[in-house]
Amino acid sequence: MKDLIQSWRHVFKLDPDKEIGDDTLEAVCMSGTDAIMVGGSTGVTYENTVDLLSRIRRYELPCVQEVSDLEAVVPGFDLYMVPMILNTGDTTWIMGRHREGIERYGYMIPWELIVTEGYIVLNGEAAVAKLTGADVSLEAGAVSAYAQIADKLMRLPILYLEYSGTFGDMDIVRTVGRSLEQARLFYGGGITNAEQAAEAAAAADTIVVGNIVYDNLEQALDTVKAVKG
Ligand SMILES: CC(C)=CCC/C(C)=C/CC/C(C)=C/CC/C(C)=C/CC/C(C)=C/CC/C(C)=C/CC/C(C)=C/COP(=O)(O)OP(=O)(O)O
Ligand SMILES: O=P(O)(O)OC[C@@H](O)CO
Ligand SMILES: [Mg+2]
Repeated sequence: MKDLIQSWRHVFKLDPDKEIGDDTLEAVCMSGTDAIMVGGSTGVTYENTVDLLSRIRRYELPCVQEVSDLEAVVPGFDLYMVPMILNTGDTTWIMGRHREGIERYGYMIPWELIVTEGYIVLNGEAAVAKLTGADVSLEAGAVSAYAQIADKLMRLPILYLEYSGTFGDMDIVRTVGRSLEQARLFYGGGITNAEQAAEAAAAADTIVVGNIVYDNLEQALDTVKAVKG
């Protein structure tokens, strides 16, 4: 099941804390994207996550939960993506919540469905940067060093460059891409049109498209065509 991610080039990230109509959800799920990731950094609850999962399950594509809050973990997803924030000094977001999760769920954890993401958070304005106290003032060399910790020391399956809310520095994305041996490079942040999607997809293995779904559906759908043809 974990191998599922290896073929993903384009993923939509839907936020349970945001309203999405049935027609928009259908267009997103039938767009040809490789998967839907369900998650957000704030306002995610068990109830709004169950609701969104059950609506996405009308369609056949893979649906994974990106776990941000233990209260909102919902059984029934295809995979559980667990972020570890690499560029924070606050161990809560590296191992703290994770320790709590393992203590709480114990033998119920479906380890065969858990995929760890080494996150590097790079937009200081994003909710996730504020929440986690991420150090966003990093040069390319430092970002690449964090990426190699995830890839070569920790052997994580995913390195996620997170610019949520703004289109990132593609030179940094390319530099990180060259430094990875085995981790799959996910890029997310500020992709709002086909050109940005194509550029990001040339630099990363998988691109994640979020906010534009809620702001401009047509442009969001164009990002799929740009990557998947
Ligand atoms: C029964 C069952 C299925 C159990 C499985 C439970 C499970 C997964 C167990 C494993 C144990 C474990 C390791 C648990 C970890 C739990 C946990 C809460 C970890 C913390 C994760 C973390 C670092 C969260 C911080 C926030 C974050 C990185 C969220 C990810 C999503 C994200 C970056 C959204 C972007 O935010 P957005 O809202 O778009 O931001 P803007 O507002 O700026 O747009
Ligand atoms: O919402 P946007 O800016 O597209 O970012 C996507 C994703 O990386 C958020 O975690
Ligand atoms: Mg968002």
